[in-house]
Amino acid sequence: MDKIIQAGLSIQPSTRYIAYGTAGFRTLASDLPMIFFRTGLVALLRAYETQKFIGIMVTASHNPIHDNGLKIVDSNGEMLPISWEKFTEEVANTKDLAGTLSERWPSDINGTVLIGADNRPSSSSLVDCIKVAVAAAGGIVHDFGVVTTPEFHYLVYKSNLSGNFENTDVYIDYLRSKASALFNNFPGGERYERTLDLDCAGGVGMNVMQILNYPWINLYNLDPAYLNTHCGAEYAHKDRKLPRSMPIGNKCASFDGDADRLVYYYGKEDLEVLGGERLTVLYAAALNKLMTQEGVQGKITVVTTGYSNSASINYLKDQGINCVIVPTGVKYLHEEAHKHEISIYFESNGHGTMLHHSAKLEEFKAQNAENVANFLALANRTVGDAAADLFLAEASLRIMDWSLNDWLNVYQDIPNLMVAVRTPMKDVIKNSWDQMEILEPVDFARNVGEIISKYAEAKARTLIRPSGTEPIVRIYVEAVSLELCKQIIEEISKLL
Ligand SMILES: CC(=O)N[C@H]1[C@@H](OP(=O)(O)O)O[C@H](CO)[C@@H](O)[C@@H]1O
Repeated sequence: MDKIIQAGLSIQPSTRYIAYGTAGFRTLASDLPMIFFRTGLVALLRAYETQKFIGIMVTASHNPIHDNGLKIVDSNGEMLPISWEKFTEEVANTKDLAGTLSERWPSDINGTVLIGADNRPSSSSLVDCIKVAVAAAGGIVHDFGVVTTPEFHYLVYKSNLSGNFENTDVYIDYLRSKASALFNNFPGGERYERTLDLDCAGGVGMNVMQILNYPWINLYNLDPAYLNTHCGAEYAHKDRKLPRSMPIGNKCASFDGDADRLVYYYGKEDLEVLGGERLTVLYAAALNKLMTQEGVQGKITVVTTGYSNSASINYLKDQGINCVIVPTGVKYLHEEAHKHEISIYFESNGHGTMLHHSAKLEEFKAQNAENVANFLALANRTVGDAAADLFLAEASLRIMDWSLNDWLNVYQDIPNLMVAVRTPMKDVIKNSWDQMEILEPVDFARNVGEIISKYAEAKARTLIRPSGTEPIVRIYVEAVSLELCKQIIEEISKLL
């Protein structure tokens, strides 16, 4: 322990308490060196306790370029169990590191920590902070270098399966082989639009797409200097503006900076974004069609959050599909999705994937349902994956023979608006578990309730919660018109 404390003296301390939020630690890169050093120790401890490789992904996803962050990736390639988050946060922020670790820290600590990072300029010096910690503790580090978040999750999973450090080829081969199997069987008909303009957000997803090199996908925003700046999935989804340098007219899609989110749109000024809700509906339609064609049965469950447009939930329910609402953050969606034999989970912002029980896949294979099996196997089962989702979406559009317009016309969105408000209320607002209700402050909840009931006939609904990744409160409103959404947001903002 002395050696660790000594090594920590060379690391710049954080200036404030930093929480393990919706998606790990995420803030200004300059505030993170000590958080990285200490998270390295937690990952090593988890590696020791599980006797498996544990990963740390260095990324701030869709955040601006000056931010950074990290998340611990568990040995199965999935997210760190929620039960470990509190301890991680304590270790990262404690004033007494030796004291906080002492109860759990074994004298014979050993283990291997795998590291991956997106292409932010601050990543390599922060990775060094993890390396200093793990080395001082006597552990081993294997650095995968610059990778996408889903690529890293997949590599952690595969490395633990084989007991060796796998390389990127494993991930590329998985994507290429599973996608080709579907693309060969489903060339698409007359309505399918055969080219795609892809906004890579200046992020690391460009590397994967350049290696895969599909001639029908044109890549844009390849300069890392523009990371998430007026481009990327978050910009398209939240600002609803055409990302920089994207051409007008064609079918387009955007990745976010670390390539775990995907949204679609036609290249035009006022975007109609097809996000997570639309991907959910598309996958469900294609999978149901394949199951009917191949004469097999499976029950699809959809898992999402309160941010999903109510029209999508109503549509899915009308199709007889069970929908479960969980809190914001894919860790909650992923956990719930595991409970169902086939599940599609997405956040509205395009972050999600599809899971299945292995026994169900074996059953489909035994029934010679080759296309159903390929469809399920193309989804990244460790985490949301923009590249895998892009190929699933394109395969689905071919299976359905849909243009983007056909996909848009499956149901009509209820008009909606989301704004971010900087307010001290961020620290006092408490929500119900599924975040659909405000519990505290009680008078704020009552006042919001009165505003919403005034517009009950206009189908008004709101979701107000403190962000877990930014110092803001998010207000989301749905109502029959955009003007009304704006008015309701204005009225609610006055309460904050
Ligand atoms: C409304 C919204 O898009 N919230 C995002 C955002 O979380 P917040 O806690 O809302 O800041 O970032 C998370 C991490 O990427 C993502 O899981 C989540 O969906």
